[in-house]
Amino acid sequence: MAELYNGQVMEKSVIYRILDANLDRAREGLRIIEEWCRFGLNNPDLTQECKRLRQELAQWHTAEIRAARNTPDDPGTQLTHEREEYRGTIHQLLQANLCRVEEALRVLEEYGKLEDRQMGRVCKQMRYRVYTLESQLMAYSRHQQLLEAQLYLVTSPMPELLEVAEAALQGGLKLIQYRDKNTEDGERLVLAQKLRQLCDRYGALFLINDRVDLALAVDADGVHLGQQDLPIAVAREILGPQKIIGRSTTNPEEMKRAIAEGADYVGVGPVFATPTKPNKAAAGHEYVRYAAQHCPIPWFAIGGIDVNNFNEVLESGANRIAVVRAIMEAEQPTLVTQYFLSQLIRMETMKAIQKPQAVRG
Ligand SMILES: Cc1ncc(COP(=O)(O)OP(=O)(O)O)c(N)n1
Ligand SMILES: Cc1nc(C(=O)O)sc1CCOP(=O)(O)O
Ligand SMILES: [Mg+2]
Repeated sequence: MAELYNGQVMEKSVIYRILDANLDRAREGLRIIEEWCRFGLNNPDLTQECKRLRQELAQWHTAEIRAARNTPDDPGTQLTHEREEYRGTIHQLLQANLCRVEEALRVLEEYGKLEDRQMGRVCKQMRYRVYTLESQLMAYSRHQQLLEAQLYLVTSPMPELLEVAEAALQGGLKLIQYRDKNTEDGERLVLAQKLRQLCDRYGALFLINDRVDLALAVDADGVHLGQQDLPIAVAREILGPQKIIGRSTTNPEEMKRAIAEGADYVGVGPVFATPTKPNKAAAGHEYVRYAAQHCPIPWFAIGGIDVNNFNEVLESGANRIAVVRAIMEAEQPTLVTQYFLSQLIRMETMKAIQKPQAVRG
């Protein structure tokens, strides 16, 4: 075919083929992201932004550019990467497609400029809009996941840490905090990285106790901070708006302050005295009942909760719990996790059934 063209026409047809392929690539990627924003997250703003970007790209996909398509001669259609054939989680699927859209827009910007400077400018702007979309989408997904998580495993240091965490993940756990006070930093970093990977594999959120630096180093989903740890504002400044910040609270004043300071969730406890936190007096069921009545953000009852007393905690109004020993020291962590989750779901269903329905006028 090449000899049919003089140099200039040949070059134009190549550029048009590149533009055609990347306009398709960017729009397809956006469509995949849009479907999740629409059906997975029910988020009209994010859905609308994906749709707007797709439509704006469509305006650049002229008949002339489409006419340059030559799929049978395109060697790229046969190329695939193993990772394209496997997406473990929605998070991975979204990341891969955001990356695909951003790359395609960069190509459109560079090659588009050769044809029309305005196309280069527009595609550059769009690429920045996709970066914004990415941060908003990831932050929103993370917070949705937090809202959905009812069981929170706070780990304790032990040689089988990773095995126990994985067993709990196999039972359906979706939220883990790495809590380790005495191990050396180098080892902590390695363990935190391994837990991060494990959580990614099971589509679970991963938070770090106390240490904002470690959370950043392993790209954790956030941190948990107690009353003696860094102020929330400082952690927020370091981690940015997308990450989750949790705060321990023992009474209504601490809860109100944590909310005013921008905590994404609070720990409510200790419900019972516990050897895991020996110097903290029990706040008891009264504080759990207070949280059930007044806490507007996700909250996790914590402290001394196990399979024997767990129903009492639910009866006081908790619908999320955090545990250390009940899972870390369980003989069968998968089964205990499944038991907690099934009871939490059952309780939620009962509450939904019992909730008085709005009276129709
Ligand atoms: C979910 C959750 N709630 C409370 C705590 C306790 O945090 P803190 O008071 O800072 O005590 P330490 O865990 O650091 O000893 C928690 N870690 N997680
Ligand atoms: C880490 C922690 N924080 C608490 C709080 O009330 O802030 S209670 C607690 C320990 C919870 O461990 P277990 O489930 O083994 O009792
Ligand atoms: Mg702490």
